[in-house]
Amino acid sequence: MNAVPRAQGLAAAQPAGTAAPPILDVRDVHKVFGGIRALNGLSIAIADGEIHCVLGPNGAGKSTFFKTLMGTDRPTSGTIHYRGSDITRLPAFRRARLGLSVKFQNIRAFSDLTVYQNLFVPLRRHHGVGEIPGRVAALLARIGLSGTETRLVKELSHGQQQWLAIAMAMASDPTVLLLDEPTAGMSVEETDKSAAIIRDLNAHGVTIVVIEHDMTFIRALAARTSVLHYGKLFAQGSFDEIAADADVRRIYLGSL
Ligand SMILES: Nc1ncnc2c1ncn2[C@@H]1O[C@H](COP(=O)(O)OP(=O)(O)OP(=O)(O)O)[C@@H](O)[C@H]1O
Repeated sequence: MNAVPRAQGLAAAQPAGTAAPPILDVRDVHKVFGGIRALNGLSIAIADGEIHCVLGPNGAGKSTFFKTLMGTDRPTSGTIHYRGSDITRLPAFRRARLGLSVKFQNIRAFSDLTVYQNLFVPLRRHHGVGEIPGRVAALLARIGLSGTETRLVKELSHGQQQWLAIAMAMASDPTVLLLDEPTAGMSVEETDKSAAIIRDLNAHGVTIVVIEHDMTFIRALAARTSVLHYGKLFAQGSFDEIAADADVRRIYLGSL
């Protein structure tokens, strides 16, 4: 496992044997809110095509990390590169155009609208009206909700609503999808299905970065995992390496 000093550099942060530059390269990012250092010199490289899990105790800076990636929060200092270009100062809408998309934890589909109507709105930003029925059908197939176009969202289960929100984030055909605790509040079966959906999206070429607390889910993804603590990279490695690490267990109070 890469402990913090070894994980700081780009080469150390890439999976062994990969020569390709990272799709996202976060270097020494700080984000200060008044007296609070939400990010305190965070460096993480995300490899093109990987699933990358991010975990850490409450307040470790995980959501702030996503917000700085998407451009909804600007770093106080440090840089973010996307495919080798510096996007640190780029506004959120330009990052979205480049291929970044996020599903924040509190983003939900509109419950009084139909599934189709919920997908229509984000799809219309990127596609002509004539293309939309086909794209809705394709997105619903990806999340296992084929044929639900006319259902009201409030009739769907919690898990189905969360998957629909993932499909909405996929409307822009992103190259990188950021998911903030996608399995929060889900049953074991829904959590398993979420892992299958995420693996399938990844198999179709989407790089996925996922913040999670659910260890069963992270284990199921079998992805490279970064642990944040006090706004820094605390540890990085395979899930098995992370789960076996005594220092990670200590900051997680033995909850792994
Ligand atoms: N807009 C803000 N204004 C002030 N403080 C903030 C702001 N956003 C985040 N913080 C603080 O920054 C720190 C990191 O917050 P962040 O939400 O990124 O952590 P997190 O790891 O996502 O936590 P959790 O697991 O509880 O969601 C916390 O101390 C938080 O209170």
